[in-house]
Amino acid sequence: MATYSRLPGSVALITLQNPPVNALSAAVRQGIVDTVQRALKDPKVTSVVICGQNGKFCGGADIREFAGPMLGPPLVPMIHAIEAVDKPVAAAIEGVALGGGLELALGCHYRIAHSKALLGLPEVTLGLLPGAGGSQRLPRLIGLTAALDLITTGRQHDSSFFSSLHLLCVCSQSISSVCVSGQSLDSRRLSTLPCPCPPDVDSLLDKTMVKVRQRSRGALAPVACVQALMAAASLPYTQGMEKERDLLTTLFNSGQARALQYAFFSQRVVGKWSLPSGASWDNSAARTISKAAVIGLGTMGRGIVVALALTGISVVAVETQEKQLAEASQVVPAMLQREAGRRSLATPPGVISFSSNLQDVCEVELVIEAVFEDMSLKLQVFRHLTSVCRPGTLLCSNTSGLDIDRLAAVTQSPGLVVGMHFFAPAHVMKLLEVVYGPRSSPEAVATAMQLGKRMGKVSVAVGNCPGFVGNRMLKPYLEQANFLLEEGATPQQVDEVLEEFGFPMGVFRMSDLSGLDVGWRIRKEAGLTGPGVESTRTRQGRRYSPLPDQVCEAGRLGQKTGRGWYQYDGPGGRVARSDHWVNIFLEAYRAEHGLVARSIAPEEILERCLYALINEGFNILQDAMAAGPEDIDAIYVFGYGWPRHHGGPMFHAGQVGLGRILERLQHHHHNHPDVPHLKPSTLLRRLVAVGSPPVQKWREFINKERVHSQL
Ligand SMILES: CCCCCCCCCCCCC/C=C/C(=O)SCCNC(=O)CCNC(=O)[C@H](O)C(C)(C)COP(=O)(O)OP(=O)(O)OC[C@H]1O[C@@H](n2cnc3c(N)ncnc32)[C@H](O)[C@@H]1OP(=O)(O)O
Repeated sequence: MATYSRLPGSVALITLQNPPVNALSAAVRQGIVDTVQRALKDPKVTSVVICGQNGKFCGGADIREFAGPMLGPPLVPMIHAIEAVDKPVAAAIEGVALGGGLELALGCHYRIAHSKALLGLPEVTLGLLPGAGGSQRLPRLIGLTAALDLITTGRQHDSSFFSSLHLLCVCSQSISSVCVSGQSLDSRRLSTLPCPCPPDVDSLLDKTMVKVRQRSRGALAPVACVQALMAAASLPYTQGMEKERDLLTTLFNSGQARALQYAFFSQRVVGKWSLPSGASWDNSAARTISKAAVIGLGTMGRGIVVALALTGISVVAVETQEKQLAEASQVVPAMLQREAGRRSLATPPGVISFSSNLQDVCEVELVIEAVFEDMSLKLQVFRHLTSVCRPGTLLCSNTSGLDIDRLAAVTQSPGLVVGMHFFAPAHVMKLLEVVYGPRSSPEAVATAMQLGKRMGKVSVAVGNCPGFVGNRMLKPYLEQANFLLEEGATPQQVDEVLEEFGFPMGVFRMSDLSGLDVGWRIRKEAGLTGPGVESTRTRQGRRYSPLPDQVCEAGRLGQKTGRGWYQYDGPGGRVARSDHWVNIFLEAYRAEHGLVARSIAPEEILERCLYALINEGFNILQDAMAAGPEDIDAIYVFGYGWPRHHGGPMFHAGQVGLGRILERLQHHHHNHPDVPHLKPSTLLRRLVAVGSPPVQKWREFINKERVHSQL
């Protein structure tokens, strides 16, 4: 709703009230319409100020309403009516003015803002465009070039940025002086102004369109934003508004907008974590950490040190190998400086001390172990930590898939052990899997989750199983990719299909980047390859592809060696080029195993890779290793490059149709009965049996099924 009050004198104050961000719900829009009318009718009122309750102007249209029928006064005519009134209206912006909130402010005649307020048009991130006149008014105010950047990226900036673009009134022009000035409002109605364009406007628009298409990897909204701005640059306002409405309608009805809005909410749902034990975000107290230690200063450890230091935590960075320590103590401060600069932090607030002695962690409140991914080494470190740390210190492991409970078992306080699985580079990547073992205490989980939040991560609580959630699902995906090579595909074909779907990198380019030896080592530890293991295509009772092992045995470990599934300019090279060696190698391999290459359609490549991964997602939900589909989807969007406009693997399954996923998995499993990952999960079958409920209902369904022991 919106409240109305008369300030002493002649100013009417309208306050938007819809906690927590004063989103423009139907009730708020109705409130604005009513209170503006009231101000117009009151002869004593000569000017109007619109503000938001609790120091927040407005977070935009109410995204929750997008899922249902639109009720209440529509936004576009409401804003237009405000612009048309003959008493000056000012938007007084505190906190945020985002999306429809900023569009409302653009319909006002004046805008003033608190220096710390954040403004922007993030609609593109929700699969939409600023469809309440923003795509037409903003360029008329700040010029086409600046508007293109803001609207196609959805970037948010503070008031000083927007002051420099003349979006905000100069601060000295206080609202009361505006109101009594008696200035004509004609020049303040943005819809009546021409759109300032650079002389080479066509070339600017063409170049922007090319750049946006490249960057958006199949997302529709950024392209529609450019189209709307083309209209602003070339058409009168009313025709521009028609174009804006048409584009918005197309986007609104697209699956992408639904996916992106779902992704917005899943990011928030995962913060409200709960464990099977009943512990949850609202009943578990977190400790505030001010001193931490990181053990092991390889790539991961270095990134973790920087991530911690950036939050102002003092860090003891420990590395027992002298050479590695010397290198890290040079590299880490430079990384910190760079990252602080990128985030516009004046000086890095954290304090880092380097040490080669594990004893030096004795005063810290939390330790993150980031040594080599080797269970015996990690056990040794945990035994040592539990003897040197103060009682009550939280001990965390950055393992990417090893058993947290085994680590906990060698400590004096197993309840204080959790996994904190970062993604490389750890100071940049947004995802953190917080892994709870059967003995992890709610306090330990809450502390790790809160620490992740402080580091700006999307933290997701996951159960303790091999590979946790992300890597557990990656396994069947990688496996299918290898099988497809055996059957006739090339790495480029597989990668092209996945990149066309929207992944920034196909599976083979990604493996080359991460290093092929990572998986090789894991397979050796699992007894799947290595000396003494017979070189067959069936291992441990299931189909196995020795292809990636053989590529490693040839010394091709990916980008770092300049050769992997592709060739690069040299060790550390980034540009992947197809390699004749790989084609010859694949042919020889197929000949050796009596395999006849067949032509494989892109649909089969996509189905087998994605549906195997999705199927494992259902198994994970069934095993209660993730609390809901949103957790899995957030993990894949923030940690594995899953295209956000497809929502996440579980959301995508719902969009494709659960019945269809089940039918295709059955088909592929029938053709490959020796691949257990293709066998449809019980949960998927159960969901289809009850009519394929929408993804938002799965959590409730799973909990009910679990109570009735159907899963
Ligand atoms: C069929 C054809 C029809 C065509 C025509 C239809 C016309 C329909 C009108 C269309 C109008 C289009 C033009 C306008 C579009 C928009 O405005 S879209 C929304 C744009 N705004 C945003 O994207 C902002 C989103 N919010 C944020 O970025 C952040 O929430 C924040 C405002 C910066 C605050 O951050 P923080 O303090 O960290 O809090 P959060 O945890 O993020 O949020 C707190 C809770 O508030 C909920 N929330 C936030 N914003 C909104 C919102 N806009 N609508 C609804 N709810 C919102 C958020 O989910 C949190 O909720 P809980 O998790 O339940 O606590």
